[in-house]
Amino acid sequence: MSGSRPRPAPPEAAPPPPAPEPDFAPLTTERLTLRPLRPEDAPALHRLVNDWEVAKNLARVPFPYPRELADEWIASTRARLVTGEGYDLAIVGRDEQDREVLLGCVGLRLDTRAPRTAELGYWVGRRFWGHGVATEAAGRLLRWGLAHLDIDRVEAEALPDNVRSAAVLRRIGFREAGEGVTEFLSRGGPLPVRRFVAGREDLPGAEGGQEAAPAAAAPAQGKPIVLVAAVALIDADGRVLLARRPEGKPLAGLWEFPGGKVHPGETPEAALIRELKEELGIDVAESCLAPFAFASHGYERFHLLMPLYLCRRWSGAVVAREGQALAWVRPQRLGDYAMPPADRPLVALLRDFL
Ligand SMILES: Nc1nc2c([nH]c(=O)n2[C@@H]2O[C@H](COP(=O)(O)OP(=O)(O)OP(=O)(O)O)[C@@H](O)[C@H]2O)c(=O)[nH]1
Repeated sequence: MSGSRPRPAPPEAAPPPPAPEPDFAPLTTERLTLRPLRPEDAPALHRLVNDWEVAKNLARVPFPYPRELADEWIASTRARLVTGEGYDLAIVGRDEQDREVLLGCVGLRLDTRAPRTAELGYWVGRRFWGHGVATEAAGRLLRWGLAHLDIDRVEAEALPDNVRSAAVLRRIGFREAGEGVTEFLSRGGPLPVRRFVAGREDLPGAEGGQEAAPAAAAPAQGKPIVLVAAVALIDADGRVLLARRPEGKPLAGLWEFPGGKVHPGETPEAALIRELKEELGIDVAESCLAPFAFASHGYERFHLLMPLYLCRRWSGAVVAREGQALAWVRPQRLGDYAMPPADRPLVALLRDFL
């Protein structure tokens, strides 16, 4: 109609708010970086995973793999990183010109049905097989997960004919735990699988082995006795300080009382005063360390003898000098923290006492 005024264009639908950036510091290994997937990884990811030799071993990957699915999947991994439900990361290496190259993906997904459990999965593009990429990447993510997430158990599975994957899992600390059946999108139906599990105690060097030697006394029944001094620091609100064993130490991820091995020629009190300065930056007088109880616990490779002191007075502010996580915990909540088996009787005594 000639006389009608042009109608203003309808306002455009507001674009969806940008998804929050995952706040995840990349993990590094000798040769690799494990970092959040980015939208621009999609073409390379699609090229690598849209390969029957790769896809046929993966339960959640269809074949052929549609190009748009790479975008959707990357967006979903970023969303899970933000909520902490899963840690699917790009495995990235460097070429001769020092440019980033996507080699595959590795992921830890928290299990919603089983408490304190996560599932590990990975794949590597066929061109990059045979160089230990999966072992290096999956081993790092496994160690990181057990040290930083609230999990004690990681599960994984492999098809019976996927001997490479079973070998990778064994190399990084998994043990076989039976069989199961899993639906494979790539194969269009359920298939039998071998199941694997790993906990902190399965990681190579879990109990420190020879590391325990410096302060070891004469062997008892073949095991050296390791003397460790520990302390329950108690603040003005009656809360107890726990420190998380950092990644790289045996049993990383468990919460424990601050302290450490007594060196040859040292008294337990002197060892504690030294450790508290080194680890937490505080000064403690020997007169402020009150003997409270002790743990005597047989680990597989050594026997732990650990006097536990109580301390309510120190000077300086408590800071995590070795990058360890710290928590001030009410005595009734100590049970919420995964601690070494040797500490369990001490926790019960502390709860009754405080
Ligand atoms: N500090 C501390 N160690 C404990 C506790 N419970 C427990 O089983 N341990 C064990 O005692 C040993 C302490 O060794 P450590 O490795 O912390 O000693 P450290 O600080 O001297 O370490 P380093 O040998 O790496 O220098 C570990 O095997 C640890 O698992 C605890 O509550 N506090």
